[in-house]
Amino acid sequence: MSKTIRIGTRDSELALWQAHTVQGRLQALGYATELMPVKSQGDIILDKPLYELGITGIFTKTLDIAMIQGQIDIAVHSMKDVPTALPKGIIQGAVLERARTADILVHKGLGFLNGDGTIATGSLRRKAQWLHRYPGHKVEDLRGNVNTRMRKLEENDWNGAIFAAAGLERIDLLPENYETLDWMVPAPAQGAMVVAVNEADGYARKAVAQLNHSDTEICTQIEREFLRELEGGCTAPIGALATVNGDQIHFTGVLFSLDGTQKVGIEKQIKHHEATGFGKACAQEVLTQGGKALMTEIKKTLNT
Ligand SMILES: NCc1[nH]cc(CCC(=O)O)c1CC(=O)O
Repeated sequence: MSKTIRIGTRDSELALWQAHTVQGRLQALGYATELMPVKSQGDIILDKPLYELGITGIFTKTLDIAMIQGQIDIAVHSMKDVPTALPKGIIQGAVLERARTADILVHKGLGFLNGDGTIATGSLRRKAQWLHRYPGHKVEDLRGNVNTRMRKLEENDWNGAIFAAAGLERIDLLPENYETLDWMVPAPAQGAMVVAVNEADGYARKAVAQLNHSDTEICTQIEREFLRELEGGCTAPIGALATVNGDQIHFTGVLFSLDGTQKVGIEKQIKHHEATGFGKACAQEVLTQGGKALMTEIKKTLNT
């Protein structure tokens, strides 16, 4: 059987770039495809911080529903926006080879780093890590897709704003005035794209499986396992990064208090073939080393 694979995507410039990339890869393999852009709630509601909306998977939900209703066959997501538990009937069909994982600061001069300053980000993870390093600074909320956030940075008197390097690079929006934040631990799966597939669709599953990049799959699996084990359904300042180095995998995981004053971190190296369950074990170690109390405090604050 052959058919046209319908690719669901959000309609932001970054999402469309990512969907086009998957479309190109499938077409190169000989598959017929069609793009179906959909607006997600995460893109429509811009006046509230994400964590206040109280919905997990706000960027992916609309596409999940479209897939379950049979309007699309596959969906392309930034993997870090995808909840760690996928909806029933939807599976992870492929993880594409990862781009840069780093967070970057787009700035208007770096003099403020040694004094007072204000930066903008909508991410609890970025905010906590920034305040941990620069306790005297202010952090303003910043929402919207990367194009909107870049425009807001220009319109406001903030000293800078934090972005994922991968997002800006993909749509050619990376300016000259940026600094790589190599000390900041990225979001689990940052820089990776995932293709979600209807579990019942054998044709699409087989097509998409050919796009999978094994090392990226393993690393993002570890990072997301770490996240899943720590957070239990709430949004917390959690960073995780696994990298392959020969036959070894290096892992860094962190959990911060919302104000950045407290941190529990872990750094470990294992053999490539020991990756199963590793993310979970790292999370359990963080939980016993003070992470449990931190998570309780975070949940209490975010639910009020
Ligand atoms: N939450 C928004 C989002 N989701 C994925 C990316 C960038 C691409 C990626 O990390 O894969 C971004 C923008 C950003 O964090 O600056």
